[in-house]
Amino acid sequence: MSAAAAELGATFPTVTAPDAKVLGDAQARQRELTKPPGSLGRLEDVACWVAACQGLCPPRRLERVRVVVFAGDHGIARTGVSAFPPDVTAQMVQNFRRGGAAVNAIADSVGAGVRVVDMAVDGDLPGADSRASEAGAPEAGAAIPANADADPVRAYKVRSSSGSIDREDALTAAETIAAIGAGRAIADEEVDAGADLLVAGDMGIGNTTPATAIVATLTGLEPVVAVGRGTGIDDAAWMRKTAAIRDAMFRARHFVGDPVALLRTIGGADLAAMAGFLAQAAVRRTPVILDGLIATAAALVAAQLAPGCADWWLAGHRSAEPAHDAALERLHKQPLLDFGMRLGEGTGALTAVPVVRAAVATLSNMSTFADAGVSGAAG
Ligand SMILES: Cc1cc2ncn([C@H]3O[C@H](COP(=O)(O)O)[C@@H](O)[C@H]3O)c2cc1C
Ligand SMILES: O=C(O)c1cccnc1
Repeated sequence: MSAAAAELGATFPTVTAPDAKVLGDAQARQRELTKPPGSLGRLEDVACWVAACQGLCPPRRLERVRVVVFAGDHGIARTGVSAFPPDVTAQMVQNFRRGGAAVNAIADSVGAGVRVVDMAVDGDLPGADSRASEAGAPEAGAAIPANADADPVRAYKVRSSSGSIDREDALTAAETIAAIGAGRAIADEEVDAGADLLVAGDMGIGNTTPATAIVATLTGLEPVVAVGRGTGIDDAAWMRKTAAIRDAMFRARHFVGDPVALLRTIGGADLAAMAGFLAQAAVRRTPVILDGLIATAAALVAAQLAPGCADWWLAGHRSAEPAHDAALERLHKQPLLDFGMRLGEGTGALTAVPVVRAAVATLSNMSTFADAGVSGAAG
C-alpha cells in the first residue's frame, strides 16, 4: 500500500462544531424556565449540548440510541496480562448475540439497540463459516463490503487477533486502514438508519493493555501510574502488564503525532474501528456518549484523526482504570457518573443515558416563567 492510499483511507472531512446559534438559544431558554437560573446544574449544560448537536431548540427526545460493541482479541493477552483466558472474547460475543451480557441488560433498560461486530476475534466464531477470515483484509482505500450474505457480525472482520504489542506491530498498515474504514462505515450505517445517539463499546480479553499503552503514550503518563487491574489481575499479572505496556510505549515512542501508526503499532483492529466510528459520528453530526478506558483511548486517537470531533462527545462515566482519568482530562471531559464501573462493553455510557434524557426533558418540556405565570427573580 502506498503512503498516499493510507492517508486517503484515514483522512476525514473537516468536522464542524455543534450549532453555536442553537447553543445560545438553548442557554437563553434555560434562563426562562421555571427554576432559579443554573439550578439544574450540569443537566442544563447537557441539555444545551444535545440541542446544539441536533441544531434544534428545544431538542427532540432521544429515540434511537445505539451501542456498537467492537470485539477483538489481542496477541498480548497470551502473555498473562488478564485475569481471564482469551477464549472468553468469542464466548462473550455469543453471549451478546443471545442477549445475556451486561450491555444487553442495560441497553434493554434504556431502550437502546445493541450491535456487535467482530473486528479481530481469534479464529471463527461458533456457527460461522470461514469465508471472511480467508478473504483477508480488504485493499487499502477500497470500499469495505458490508457482506450481507455472510454473518453480519463478521462482515467487517479484518483479521484474527493481533500481534503481541510488546514486541511486534498489532496490525499491518493495510489492516489498520481497513479497520478505521470499517468503523466509519458502521457509523454511517447507524446514522443512516436513524440513530440519534451513539455509543462505542468494547469486548476483548487483554484490551486494557493496548488501551493503556495508547493513553500513556499520548498523555505522557508513566506506565506504573497508568496501569490498572483490568478484569481483576493479581500483582504478578500487574507486573507483566506494566512491563508489556512499557515495551509497547517504547515501540510507539515516535508516533505521538501519527494516529494511524499508533493504532498499527500498539492498537488493534477493534481500537482502530472504534476510532473511525467515533470520528465519523462527529462528521455525521451525531452525538456520542463515551464509555470507559478502551472507548476513551480510541477517542484520543480519533481526536487526532479528525480534529474537532471531541465536541460531539460527552463522557458517560469515570472508569476505575487510572488511565481513563488521564484520557478524559486530555479531552477536557468531566464524566457524568462515577460508579466505580470497570467493565466496558458500553455499559458506563448506557448507564448515563437516563441522565441525558432527563436533561433533554427539562429543556423541552418545562414551562417558561411567562407561560406558567410564575414570577421571576425579584428585582
Ligand atoms: C466475562 C467478561 C465480560 C467482559 N465484558 C467486558 N470485559 C472487559 O474486560 C476485558 C478487559 O480487561 P483485561 O485487559 O483485564 O482483559 C475486555 O474484554 C473488556 O471488554 C469483560 C471481561 C470478562 C472476563
Ligand atoms: O474502563 C473500561 O472500559 C474497562 C475497564 C476494565 C476492563 N474492561 C473495560
